[in-house]
Amino acid sequence: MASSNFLDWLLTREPERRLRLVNAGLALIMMTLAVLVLHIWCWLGVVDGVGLWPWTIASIGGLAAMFLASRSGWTRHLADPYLAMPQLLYAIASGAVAYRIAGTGHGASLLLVALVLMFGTFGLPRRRAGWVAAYTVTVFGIAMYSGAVGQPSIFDPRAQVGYFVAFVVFVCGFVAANERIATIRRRVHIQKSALADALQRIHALATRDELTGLLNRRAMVELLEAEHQRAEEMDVPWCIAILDVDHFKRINDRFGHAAGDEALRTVSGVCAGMVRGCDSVARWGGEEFVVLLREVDAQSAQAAAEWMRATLERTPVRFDGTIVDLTVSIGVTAYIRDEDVASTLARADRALYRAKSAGRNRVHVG
Ligand SMILES: Nc1nc2c(ncn2[C@@H]2O[C@H](COP(=O)(O)OP(=O)(O)OP(=O)(O)O)[C@@H](O)[C@H]2O)c(=O)[nH]1
Repeated sequence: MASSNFLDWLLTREPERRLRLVNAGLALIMMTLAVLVLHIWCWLGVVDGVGLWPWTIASIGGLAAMFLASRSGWTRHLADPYLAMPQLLYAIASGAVAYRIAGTGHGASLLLVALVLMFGTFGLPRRRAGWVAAYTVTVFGIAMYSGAVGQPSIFDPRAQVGYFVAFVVFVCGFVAANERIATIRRRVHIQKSALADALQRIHALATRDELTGLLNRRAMVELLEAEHQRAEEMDVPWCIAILDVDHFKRINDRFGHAAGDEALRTVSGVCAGMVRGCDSVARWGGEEFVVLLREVDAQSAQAAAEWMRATLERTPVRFDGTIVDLTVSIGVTAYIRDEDVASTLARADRALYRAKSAGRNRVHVG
């Protein structure tokens, strides 16, 4: 428990920040282990120990300072606030120095730098990975050259040439592998967003009416069921208004089916524009629409329906240079506790039927 509190404090609880700080922490741990190996070698007599302590302090101290700088937030205004690139370059340089001071064990430093490259360049863009590779080859080339010139008995010059060539081949292969991984990641990313788009389209197809863009009947039934559930649990009122275009068949017959479609789009646009953000409008089928009015009583729902009816009466449908007038009849009902959605809908439907029978272009409450 105490250790998890300490880790939360050290690495924070913000997921993105924590991930970056964990990476920086791992780099520091790896460096500490490499330092430990060199000290054991020194103890075993493989390494003569010259420069070992300054290198130890510089290597661990440098990475620790960078960890603290990014953890404290000092670097948050930088383009690379977690100092990933400076840490990588620093660890590689430190590896090159280790190569030079590791005596007869210097070959192991190449393995350690392979580890650093593997972790540090994962996901780097192609150009940057190329620069890191060139930098790595350069600093290790300098270390090999300086070893061959300064201590030829330990750094056999011919072996250093062999090491250098093998190292260049390794780094080139590494960059190529990194590029392969980057390509696969890009492909996965593209497939992931294509899948998300497809899911969004499928969702729209399943819940939207194609002609008007309103919710379809299935989506409205789900909303009504959810509202019913909420009302049962929290005792909040809600109402349904069923709206039907009067003599719609005549509009189709007189002006054509396309004009009828335009009329349906106009009605849906007006209704959707008039309801509150918390209400929902759906095309129920044909020339019928259902409005779910949340948290209102029958009186307020009737007033809203009357306002809609009057607005639609005043709104002409423009189609192909002609103006089509239309009216609507609306049946309104308030949900009664303990009844099911089908019963509420049936009462609204009966109110609509009465509005039609009474001469159309009116609102009835049932
Ligand atoms: N243009 C068009 N017409 C549709 C669509 N869906 C249904 N209709 C037509 O809507 C008409 C509905 O007619 P009816 O049910 O007789 O009702 P009405 O003519 O509106 O008469 P009342 O409802 O009694 O006022 C039919 O002619 C259907 O073909 C559609 O998507 N586009």
